[in-house]
Amino acid sequence: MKEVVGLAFRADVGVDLGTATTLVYVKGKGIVLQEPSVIALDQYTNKFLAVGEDARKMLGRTPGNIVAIRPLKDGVISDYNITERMLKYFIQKSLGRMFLKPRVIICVPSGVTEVEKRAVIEASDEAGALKTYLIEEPIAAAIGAGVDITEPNGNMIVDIGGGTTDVAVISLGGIVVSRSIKVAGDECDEAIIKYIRKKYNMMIGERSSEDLKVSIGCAYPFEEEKYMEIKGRNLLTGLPMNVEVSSTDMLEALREPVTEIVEAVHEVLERTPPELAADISNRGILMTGGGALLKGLDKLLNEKTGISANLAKNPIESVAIGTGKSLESIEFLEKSMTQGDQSRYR
Ligand SMILES: Nc1ncnc2c1ncn2[C@@H]1O[C@H](COP(=O)(O)OP(=O)(O)OP(=O)(O)O)[C@@H](O)[C@H]1O
Repeated sequence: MKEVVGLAFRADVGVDLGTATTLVYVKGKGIVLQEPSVIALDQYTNKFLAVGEDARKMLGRTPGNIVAIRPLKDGVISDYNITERMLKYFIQKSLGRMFLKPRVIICVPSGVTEVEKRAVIEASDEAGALKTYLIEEPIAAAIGAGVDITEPNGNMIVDIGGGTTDVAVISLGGIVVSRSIKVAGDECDEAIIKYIRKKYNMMIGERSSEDLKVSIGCAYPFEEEKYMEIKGRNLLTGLPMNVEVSSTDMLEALREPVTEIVEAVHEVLERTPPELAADISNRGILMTGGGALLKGLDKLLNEKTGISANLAKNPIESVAIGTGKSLESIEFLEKSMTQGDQSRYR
């Protein structure tokens, strides 16, 4: 519900403050912003030059005085001031000028420390929030993917973002078992850079590596080999060069990070109480997050666990949609917080 105060509006906002992408959900409107979590800054004047997509285009292409920064790493804030400024920009862009301080729900990976949680709350408060609540990413992802988390049924969510993979078993609205690892889409990009450097003596940038991953990257062999030509710098001559990379190269390159993700799923399954494990076996594993779009990951998970793995309908938006839906219960959250129930939120 939007509260009208004079000519200004009080809005409630849900933010998926991701390592790779930030999404903003405004109550009553849905997702209104989806931008890369990147800002470009003039180092001498400390002035913002670009934020979001415009700044992402500058990654790896900036002259000496300009830096393009991703202020979140591995799912948590690594540069506090920049995060605060970026968040402020995204919230203002989402709400327009005529807004009063919004109530904000932000999601965080399930394994974050109290200090990391505090940093998110402070950045959001400084960015103009009236009050900030936190929600754990797997809970938000499950709600966003349409799971009724209040049922006494076990659901397994594997949320693979840019910086973190959160594996969680949820039942009766809470997390029963979980594991958060700092291996996700970004690690896959780094693994590709390393592989291309070793095999082809060629240096490629972050963006080319992500392009390779999205286009021909796979966790399970394709029926038909795929190829992509990629440009980089020859490490021996220092000159530009082109190489044709295959999907088998990608399979090799991604073996390590993908194995770590599968092992995290295994480990959570081993710790899951038998009744809930039986539910998961019947319902399957639900995959969310952009990293879950890696081709063949569902097949691999199915092969390694014996449980079917299914991609959510909107994998990249699930967390933001879930965060947004939880805005519906913000009044309840406020009440429950004063009652001291701060285990799931904040
Ligand atoms: N089609 C695709 N195939 C493989 N990976 C993809 C695809 N589309 C996006 N990704 C990857 O998904 C990742 C970003 O996912 P997402 O937006 O869910 O993460 P995030 O919420 O920003 O990160 P985190 O939750 O770790 O903070 C990036 O590493 C991106 O390269």
